[in-house]
Amino acid sequence: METDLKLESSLWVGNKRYRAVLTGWHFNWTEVDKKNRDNQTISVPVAEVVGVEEGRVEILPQKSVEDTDKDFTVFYIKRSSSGGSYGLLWRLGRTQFSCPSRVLRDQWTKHLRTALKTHSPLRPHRLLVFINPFGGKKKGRKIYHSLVAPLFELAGISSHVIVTERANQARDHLLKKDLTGFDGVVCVGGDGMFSEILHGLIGRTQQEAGLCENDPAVTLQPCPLHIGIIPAGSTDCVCYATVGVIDPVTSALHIIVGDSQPLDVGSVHQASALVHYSVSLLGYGFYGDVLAESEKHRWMGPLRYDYSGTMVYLSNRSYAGIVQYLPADPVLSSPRDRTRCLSGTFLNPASSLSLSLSLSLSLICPGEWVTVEGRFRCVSLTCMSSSCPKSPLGLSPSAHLADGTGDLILVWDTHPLGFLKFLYRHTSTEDQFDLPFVEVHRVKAVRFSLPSKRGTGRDLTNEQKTTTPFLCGLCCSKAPAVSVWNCDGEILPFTEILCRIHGQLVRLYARGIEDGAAVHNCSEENDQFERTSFSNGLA
Ligand SMILES: Nc1ncnc2c1ncn2[C@@H]1O[C@H](COP(=O)(O)OP(=O)(O)OP(=O)(O)O)[C@@H](O)[C@H]1O
Ligand SMILES: CCCCCCCCCCCCC/C=C/[C@@H](O)[C@H](CO)NC(C)=O
Ligand SMILES: [Ca+2]
Repeated sequence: METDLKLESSLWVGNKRYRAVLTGWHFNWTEVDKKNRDNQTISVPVAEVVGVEEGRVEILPQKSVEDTDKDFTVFYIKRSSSGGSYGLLWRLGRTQFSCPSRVLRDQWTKHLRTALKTHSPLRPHRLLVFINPFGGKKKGRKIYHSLVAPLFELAGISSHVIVTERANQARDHLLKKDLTGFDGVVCVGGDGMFSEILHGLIGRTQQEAGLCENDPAVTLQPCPLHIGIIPAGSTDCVCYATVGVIDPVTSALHIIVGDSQPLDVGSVHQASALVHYSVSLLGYGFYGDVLAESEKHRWMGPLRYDYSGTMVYLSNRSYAGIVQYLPADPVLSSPRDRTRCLSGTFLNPASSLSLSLSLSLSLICPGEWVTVEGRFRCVSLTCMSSSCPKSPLGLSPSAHLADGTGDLILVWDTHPLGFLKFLYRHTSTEDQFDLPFVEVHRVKAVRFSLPSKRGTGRDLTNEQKTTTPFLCGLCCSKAPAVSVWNCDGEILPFTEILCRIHGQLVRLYARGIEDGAAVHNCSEENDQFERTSFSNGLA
């Protein structure tokens, strides 16, 4: 029986008979068996079907095809909990169906493929892939070719793959080369590689729109191409904060189904020039020092961040500075409202028009900006939560990926143990902002400058104002007067900067962190089906 995209018939999985129904949005199959009194149905949203193949097909670990003319195989997304992480792991589910006739088999494959096209319009057909062969544990090529490429092939995605030979090759390619025909750009690497893609795509889009990136008051054009991240770096913070797990297969599947997650981006300026874009961390003081220190110990690999974090903590530094910020509308949201930016929860981005206006107005009427001055352990700005395995809730747990604002975290100078408490709270669910020396503000723009004379402090004694190391012998060199800015893992060559947040400037192939509880049933159904399949020796 068949109407439009609807199709219904009996199908066999092994020696069990199922009633299968394609309704357009869902593909369901229910065992026709007296024992299945609860009528348990396996339901796969059409949008989560990865591919449909004739015959009895297997993809992983190797492709094998048994070309029988009454069978077809459906590949789809299966969720499982990820253990330590907040998000869910996605895996490739597979079911091999048998039909009573070849005609019916062809009807099923045709209908399923048509439903896929109709209900997943954002699926990419052609991707430009950049692999950094030196990122992280240097496994980028292997990760792509063994785990990702077979999935892209199954989903009918053609990819043009470039293994980079130098830093900034991907950025330069995106700025200059022909990108016609590509739906998206995928980077296989870490946050540094993502940043290259970000700069290339934003720059290219503004060039083509005739917009000047240097002017912080200009409303930038959102990028038309999506970005996919296959995590293969030492730090994969952007992937973690937008997908919820660091897992190449999960990320590849998000790309295949054409997920679309807008992302806020900060543009960092010095005088009248663009210096860098930032999504995860623009940090002065502690995070800048950790990055600068870690660069000296690259040979340690990812461990260099732990080592440098300890050394910088022990050096007990704070820095004088003037921070000015343009607050976001407090009625819309607050960084302490204890909400979490989960998949499917959208906040409207702050209006770009009103932001441009306030930036321009601020030149003549600086009243809207709030100014604070003193000594800081760190000044951090993040456009999103910046959750990562070390800090599963992130630098700012209630920050939103695409609301057009950033969270400014000011940690005033304090005792070493107080600062340790602040750092430690990043690793737990305890509120890191509930400390007397910490402030957090939801903002649209931030300015940082150095005070004309050093030594300003806020409620600190003269003794506290000194920045000598509290553990002698480890780090007794004289503390520097200024720190550096860590901008998404790059050291900026300027201290006095302005950062403006641009709402939803780029889109990732991601959907934000899925609420495990909300999709639990689907997972259970799949598990139940897996058990059925195993008992038939099929899976
Ligand atoms: N072929 C290459 N040779 C050297 N550097 C490269 C190459 N391709 C990309 N890069 C640069 O390597 C830097 C780090 O890459 P990536 O983020 O993938 O790995 P990572 O190990 O997480 O990095 P990090 O060392 O910053 O933690 C990026 O900034 C990128 O510009
Ligand atoms: C006593 C325990 C201390 C633990 C402190 C944990 C704090 C973790 C906070 C991590 C925030 C990460 C923000 C993201 C930064 C990235 O942009 C950047 C580039 O990858 N990474 C780094 C390390 O600079
Ligand atoms: Ca944001």
